[in-house]
Amino acid sequence: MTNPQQVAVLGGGSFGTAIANIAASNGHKTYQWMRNKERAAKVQQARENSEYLPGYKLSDNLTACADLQEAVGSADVVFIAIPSKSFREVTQLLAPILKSGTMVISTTKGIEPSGFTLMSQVLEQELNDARIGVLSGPNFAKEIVAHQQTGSVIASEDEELISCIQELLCSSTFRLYANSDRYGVELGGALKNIYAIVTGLATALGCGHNTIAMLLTRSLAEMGRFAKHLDADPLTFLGLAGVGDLILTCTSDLSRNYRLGMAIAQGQSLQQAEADIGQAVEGVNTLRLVKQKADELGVYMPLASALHGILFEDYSIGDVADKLMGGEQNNDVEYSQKNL
Ligand SMILES: NC(=O)c1ccc[n+]([C@@H]2O[C@H](COP(=O)([O-])OP(=O)(O)OC[C@H]3O[C@@H](n4cnc5c(N)ncnc54)[C@H](O)[C@@H]3O)[C@@H](O)[C@H]2O)c1
Ligand SMILES: O=P(O)(O)OC[C@H](O)CO
Repeated sequence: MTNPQQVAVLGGGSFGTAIANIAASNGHKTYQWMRNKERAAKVQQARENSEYLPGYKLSDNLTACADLQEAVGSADVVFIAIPSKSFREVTQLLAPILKSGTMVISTTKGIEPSGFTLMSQVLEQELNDARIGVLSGPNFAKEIVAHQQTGSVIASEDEELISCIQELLCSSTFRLYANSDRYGVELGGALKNIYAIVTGLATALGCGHNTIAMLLTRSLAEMGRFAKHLDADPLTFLGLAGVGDLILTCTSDLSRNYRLGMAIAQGQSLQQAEADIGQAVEGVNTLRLVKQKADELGVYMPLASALHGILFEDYSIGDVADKLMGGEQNNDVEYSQKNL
């Protein structure tokens, strides 16, 4: 199938809107499903998602609706842009109405606590007959709808699915790169959120460019080391869905994870910072799970441990920074195949 007749996007927030609008602008009949009926009607009527992406007109081919059957019943391709904490619940609603052989693509960058499960693994567990992929990369929703040139990654073992999604979404401002390492692409997208919080925090404290460059590079090393312990391929992190997304979210206050780090440095509580941002901040939960997993597997992750200390163990930021810079050097080796 190279030319899908109907596309569905689940999620009425920032990224759901951005992806639905690309598919619709490319001429595909696209349904964007959101759980709130009034909000769906408002988006449909105003041709704008004024709560999440105000000021951007949406394509006429996009239908916003709150009826899952209407959105998904005839869809050939379904994208899911629902925060990880509700991802399984929505997938379970989807399961009984999905056509056999439908392509289902997760765009969610998070991890489920039970079993350290990534979202495409949730899809595997819940959907019997779907073809599964992951879309991930340095992709702020706001810049996508503003038609800034953007690159992303479509990852799947299914080559036909990759070609279909490339054709479906590619435009003069959106380009999709193929990757067969679905797990690595998905893991990179989840892990980078931890380090966006770290650099947001460091930037708000006044750290200079030297410090940010060190943090970014050591974050990548830490991500690679963690991947290797999970038998994933750390080389995948050298692509758009790894280092690309790490650079993006660690250097811009368009990132909600980065903004959360800034708010913590400015003295806000975690709860207050999350409430003020008011949208998905996946890095907080990911940090909890990654710290637990790293401890279990004995993976050296000083930056993730330091952030965990600040957010969940009442450590002072100053003490943590001193400890990071003044600690024993015997674990501090540069990134290489041998040293990961
Ligand atoms: N915003 C971006 O730039 C961006 C880019 C790439 C990937 N992502 C990822 O996409 C995922 C979604 O992010 P977002 O930015 O769209 O978040 P968001 O907070 O902007 O929107 C989330 C949407 O999901 C809906 N939702 C939450 N629980 C639901 C449930 N149980 N049933 C139905 N709908 C529910 C919310 O009502 C909201 O409309 C996250 O994992 C994020 O990391 C976001
Ligand atoms: O706003 P954030 O921090 O969730 O980042 C959004 C995307 O993941 C950027 O690629």
